[in-house]
Amino acid sequence: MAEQKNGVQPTKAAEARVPTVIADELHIVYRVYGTGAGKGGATAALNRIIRRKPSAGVREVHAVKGVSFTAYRGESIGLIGSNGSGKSTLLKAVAGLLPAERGKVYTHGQPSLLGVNAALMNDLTGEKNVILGGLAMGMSRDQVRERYDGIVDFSGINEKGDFISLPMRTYSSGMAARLRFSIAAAKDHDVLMIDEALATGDRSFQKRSEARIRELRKEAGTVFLVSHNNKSIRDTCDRVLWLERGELLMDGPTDEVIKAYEKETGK
Ligand SMILES: Nc1ncnc2c1ncn2[C@@H]1O[C@H](COP(=O)(O)OP(=O)(O)OP(=O)(O)O)[C@@H](O)[C@H]1O
Repeated sequence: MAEQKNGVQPTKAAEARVPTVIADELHIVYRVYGTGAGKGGATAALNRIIRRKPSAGVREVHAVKGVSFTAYRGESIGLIGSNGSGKSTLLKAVAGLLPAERGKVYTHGQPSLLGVNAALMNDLTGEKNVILGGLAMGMSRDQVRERYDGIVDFSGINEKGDFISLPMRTYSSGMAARLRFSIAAAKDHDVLMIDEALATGDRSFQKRSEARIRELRKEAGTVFLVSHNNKSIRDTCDRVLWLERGELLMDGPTDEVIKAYEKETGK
């Protein structure tokens, strides 16, 4: 990998490392249907199809615009930017959950996206969700059994009583986010993407999560972390991508990028 776009040249050490995610001029466009009555009859519709124009009732949101970067094994990369700048969209695209309008994403291994909305079953108990979540990530039954106590302890769900045997819908949003993170963090991931998971936990949980992220990096994975908390990013990431209006404004060492971001936003 000789050159990286956006003016960032990889160091010699980076060149020797294994690339895990490559985004090449990636564009992601959402299409929102039903934003106004589509006009005209069949002929008008046929004309739109022939001219490849979206129908009048469809709005397009160009959420990621020509983003390019290469992530390497062992890196922990923070994604920052204002609300709606495209951070979650970029992660979803890397996870293969959104199609690219233009450009490409290449990944080495299976990326796992851990979002605040990660699908756990609200009507099932925490206990059943740990088992199902573990199996869904590809662990064997024995591995899930082996790691079960560790996952529950890490989550801290049972610190104030036997909550793990209650349905997830009885959990606070922070408790649910902690359980999701704990399940995902129990496995070694090739590429683990975490969307704001740390923001919801309390301070002691955040500390545990940060330590686990450091371990995951050592275990040869790549970690992406979306956060509005610059301290979390500083504590866990060595590199930061700064997105604004879907464009990659800066890609570099954490200190440099956060400093520029704070200067720009006054935060
Ligand atoms: N499902 C969707 N359909 C249409 N537009 C969407 C959808 N999801 C996000 N968008 C739009 O895409 C753009 C980027 O959103 P995204 O959620 O990626 O931003 P973000 O940087 O993660 O924001 P935040 O910091 O608020 O979480 C925004 O303009 C948003 O309105």
